[in-house]
Amino acid sequence: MTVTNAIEVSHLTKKFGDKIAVNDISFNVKQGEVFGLLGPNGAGKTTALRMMTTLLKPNSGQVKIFGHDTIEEGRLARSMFGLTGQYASVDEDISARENLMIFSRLNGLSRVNAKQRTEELLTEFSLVNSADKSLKNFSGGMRRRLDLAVSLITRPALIFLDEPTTGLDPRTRTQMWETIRKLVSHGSTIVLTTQYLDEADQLADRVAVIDHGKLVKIGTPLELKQQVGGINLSFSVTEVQQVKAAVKLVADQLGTTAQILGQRLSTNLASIDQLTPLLIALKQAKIVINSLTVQEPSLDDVFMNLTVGKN
Ligand SMILES: Nc1ncnc2c1ncn2[C@@H]1O[C@H](COP(=O)(O)OP(=O)(O)OP(=O)(O)O)[C@@H](O)[C@H]1O
Repeated sequence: MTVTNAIEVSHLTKKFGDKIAVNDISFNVKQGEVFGLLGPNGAGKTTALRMMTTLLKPNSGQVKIFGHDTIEEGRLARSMFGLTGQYASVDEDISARENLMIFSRLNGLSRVNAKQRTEELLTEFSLVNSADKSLKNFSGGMRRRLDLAVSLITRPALIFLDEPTTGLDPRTRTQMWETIRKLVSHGSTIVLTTQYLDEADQLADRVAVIDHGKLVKIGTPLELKQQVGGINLSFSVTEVQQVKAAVKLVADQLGTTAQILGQRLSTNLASIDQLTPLLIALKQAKIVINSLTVQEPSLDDVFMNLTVGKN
């Protein structure tokens, strides 16, 4: 049987005392996809990730990694993924090269292989020039790159990234995104938690929105955005006496009621394909418009829509 799911999570639940941190969540992660876990602070993302990576035992439910149960076959399941947290695995007092050597040896590589893998990873993550500096002198971006490099020593097919760019400046974030994209292009499956909606939008093929321990929505960023509503179209009518005619034309063309603010009309498009016929119709009716904007909903809108008022 071919396993097409890298991860299968079913009815996963974790309680801390009376508090249900993760409440009966189920989803699958396909091989080769980037899967984002998104949610407000305290939603349960880290708890879910810790259960998926065998660091925490669920109260009930099950996680399978490439078909292997994380409880019954914990060792085997663990050998199939790399985990990158907030530099938990990296020792601060020694150099990047020494860190990679130590973790390579801990992962069972021979001295020769450990040395080779260390050099490969230093090159791959642009750390060659700083390889012998102690980590105390490393920037946040360099630490993250090293942390990721450590988790890739054994070339896992599945990588968990816990908030990979939290605290990084915009330039270093963009570099980290590039690194992650490169991993994906080599066929890795990635699960990442993030507080950044634009990060999920940039990287994730599918996103699970978690709120109060529950999975509230799952889908591609585009599907989630489409749920919030269509694309917003807004434009101004140059001649005030043509506003009424423009509203009627919008209603005829799109079947929507435009909102009017002065000479500015605002409405929703079901799809971007509706734009050209509308502009042609306006031109044919000799209605002159200006300052046209078309705006797709952002994941921010999705997030607000799904979680606001519930926290
Ligand atoms: N060890 C623990 N003991 C008691 N409560 C806990 C423990 N770990 C987490 N919680 C609680 O469970 C809930 C979910 O926490 P979790 O850390 O999974 O959220 P999160 O979505 O990762 O949040 P953040 O984005 O802030 O990291 C929170 O209310 C948290 O206080």
